[in-house]
Amino acid sequence: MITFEHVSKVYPDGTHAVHDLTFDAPTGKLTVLVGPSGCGKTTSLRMVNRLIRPTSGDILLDGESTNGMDEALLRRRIGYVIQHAGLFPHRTVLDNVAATPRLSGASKRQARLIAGELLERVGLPATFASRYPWQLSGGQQQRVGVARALASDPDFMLMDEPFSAVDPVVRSQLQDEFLRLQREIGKTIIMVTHDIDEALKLGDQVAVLRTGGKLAQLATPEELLTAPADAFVADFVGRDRGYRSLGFVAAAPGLVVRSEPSVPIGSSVEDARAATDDDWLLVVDERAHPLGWVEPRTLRAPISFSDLNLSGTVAHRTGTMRHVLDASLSAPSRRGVLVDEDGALVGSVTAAEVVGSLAEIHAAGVTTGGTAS
Ligand SMILES: Nc1ncnc2c1ncn2[C@@H]1O[C@H](COP(=O)(O)OP(=O)(O)OP(=O)(O)O)[C@@H](O)[C@H]1O
Repeated sequence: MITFEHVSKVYPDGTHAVHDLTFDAPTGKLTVLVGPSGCGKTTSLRMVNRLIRPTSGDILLDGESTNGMDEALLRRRIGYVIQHAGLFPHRTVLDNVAATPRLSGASKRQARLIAGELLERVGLPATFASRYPWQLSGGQQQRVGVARALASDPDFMLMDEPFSAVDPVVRSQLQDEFLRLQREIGKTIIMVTHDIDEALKLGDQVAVLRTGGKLAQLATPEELLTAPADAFVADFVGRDRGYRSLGFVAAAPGLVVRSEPSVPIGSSVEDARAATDDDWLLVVDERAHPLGWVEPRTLRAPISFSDLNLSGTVAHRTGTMRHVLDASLSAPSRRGVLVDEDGALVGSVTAAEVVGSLAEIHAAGVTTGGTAS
């Protein structure tokens, strides 16, 4: 556990960057610090590994004060990942990662073995080991940065905007990969971001800071969405929080799923028209996995991939209400397609049915059970 006890930081020019910050970052959990620019997130993070010294208060690691700890030893216990990865430009990828275990006394051979395993773990093929950082994309560099921070197998990790320097698609992939990795390694992590969506997606708990480094609210993502502490938090979390909170509500067992007519890709015009009276017909592959929608009336030849309307999303039967509602709103038929664990068609629901089932959930006072999306 990382414990902040009444921590404040006033810079020499008189700037009050952090004010009386008190919270716990529990063992094995990811705590996200989020807030507007200049609210003291980075200052708070860097006080943990004492790159910045608190003006007053104390930060404890598993109950032990960091005040007076040997700083080199302290930093070896804490992995540190920063934006743009901060890699050594003149060392290969493998040696960038191996540098950390070398510092802890591992032989060159041992260190490279550890580094090789970690690169694989963060999803980098072995062929990247001999490259230099400038030969990697931003997302790949970030993976190396994570591997390097993990290389001394620290109990604690600090991550400062680790995914913000890459484009949104890569960022989302890195976030997903990191969540998977954290489920395996269970480190005690504090991560800083200015992106509330990232905070809600990744955090086991989220600390919202306001300017001046004051804690506005510390809560689970679901609590932040459903019960923001005040107008500042409500505004920061955003106006569509009602919809986003559905990402934490499991698809209701009471949701009535209707069977959805479908035909396999390659079906004839006649078969397509015979399958439904509706304007839209679902097309599946040979394993009954949904592929897209067609309008039987406009077909002139057997259904091919170029006929498909691909705009609808697909929801897992065991997913969240947000996924189910999104599927129903995004499909051209306005019927949301549900699939089973293998991705095979189960049936469909309309947005009105989803909303009706939400009303029942609220009436029953049940709010939780799903996973963040
Ligand atoms: N060395 C310094 N000397 C004086 N003031 C500083 C120093 N470093 C940071 N500050 C100020 O302290 C406040 C908090 O800065 P900090 O970098 O911790 O904020 P942040 O929340 O991480 O911001 P951002 O999201 O923009 O990175 C800001 O007002 C900043 O200008």
